[in-house]
Amino acid sequence: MLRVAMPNKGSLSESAAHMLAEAGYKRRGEGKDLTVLDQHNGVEFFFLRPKDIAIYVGNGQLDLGITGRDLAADSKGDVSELLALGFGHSTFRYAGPAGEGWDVDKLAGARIATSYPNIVRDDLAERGMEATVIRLDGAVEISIQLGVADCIADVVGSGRTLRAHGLEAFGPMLCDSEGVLIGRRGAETTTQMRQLIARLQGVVFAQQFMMLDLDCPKELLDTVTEIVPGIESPTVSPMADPNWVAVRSMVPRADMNTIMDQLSAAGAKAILASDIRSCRM
Ligand SMILES: Nc1ncnc2c1ncn2[C@@H]1O[C@H](COP(=O)(O)OP(=O)(O)OP(=O)(O)O)[C@@H](O)[C@H]1O
Ligand SMILES: O=P(O)(O)OC[C@H]1O[C@H](OP(=O)(O)OP(=O)(O)O)[C@H](O)[C@@H]1O
Ligand SMILES: [Mg+2]
Repeated sequence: MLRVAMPNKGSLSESAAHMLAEAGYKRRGEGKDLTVLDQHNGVEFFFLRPKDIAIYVGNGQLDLGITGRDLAADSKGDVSELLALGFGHSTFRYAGPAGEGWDVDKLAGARIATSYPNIVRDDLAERGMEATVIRLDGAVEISIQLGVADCIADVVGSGRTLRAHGLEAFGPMLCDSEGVLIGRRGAETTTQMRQLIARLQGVVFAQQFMMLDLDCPKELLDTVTEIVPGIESPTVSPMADPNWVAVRSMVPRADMNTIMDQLSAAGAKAILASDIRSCRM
């Protein structure tokens, strides 16, 4: 039985649960169950605090886990990243009261509040600087006005929380994070693990691409193929009208509208975009 750790709450939990369900695994019920047995797929899921997941996986009690790249780094768990999952994007930044000319090279001696002390300590060590790292569990942005810290290092999503507290980020990001699937560093990848990774990869891939269908006059086919080259090459099918063909191709979701504009301008008709639920490439 494969043992997999899932975030039980927080920013990553809903997306992680959704992704596993899309990949065909059993969902946790409405309650607060800490384990779910998916007999059909031979997997037992453990719902744990996202912060703890890399510890369990790094110690080998659990085979795989979904957590944040920043949380895994801060935990110092002995894990490696098997797959980036494309949700829960955030950056991890230093921030201080706006307009005070903050500079990462002048952090020596500062009091820095954070929920991710190891990421901060590692960064300071790399810069050869000594500062006081104050570990807080959350609501870090308020610590400056309460006099506990001079500046902070925290997760930045939209940036709304920083702005609301009169803070500005400074210096390069310490971590560019998203939800990730992790395994124990150096562990053998079993057939069961490979299957779960492939299924998740299929969902990640499906979320990043869309399927595009269109009709075009035969003489436009070269132009259309250049616009939608697909992964291998587009599927071209005959239509009842011998002068026309139907084309089917996968395109990156982020470029969808630009591509549709280009196809339309080139003379393609009946351009349809649809979601892909899952795939194996
Ligand atoms: N806007 C965001 N705020 C906080 N974490 C975010 C955000 N966007 C993505 N994340 C990611 O979610 C993970 C943090 O999740 P975690 O559950 O520990 O904290 P949380 O979402 O702040 O929940 P809580 O602190 O209420 O338990 C990190 O990997 C972080 O990068
Ligand atoms: O850039 P934003 O989109 O505003 O998001 C970032 C904020 O969200 C998180 O806090 P959360 O709400 O989880 O509270 P916490 O600090 O208690 O963890 C994080 O710690 C930041 O404070
Ligand atoms: Mg939080």
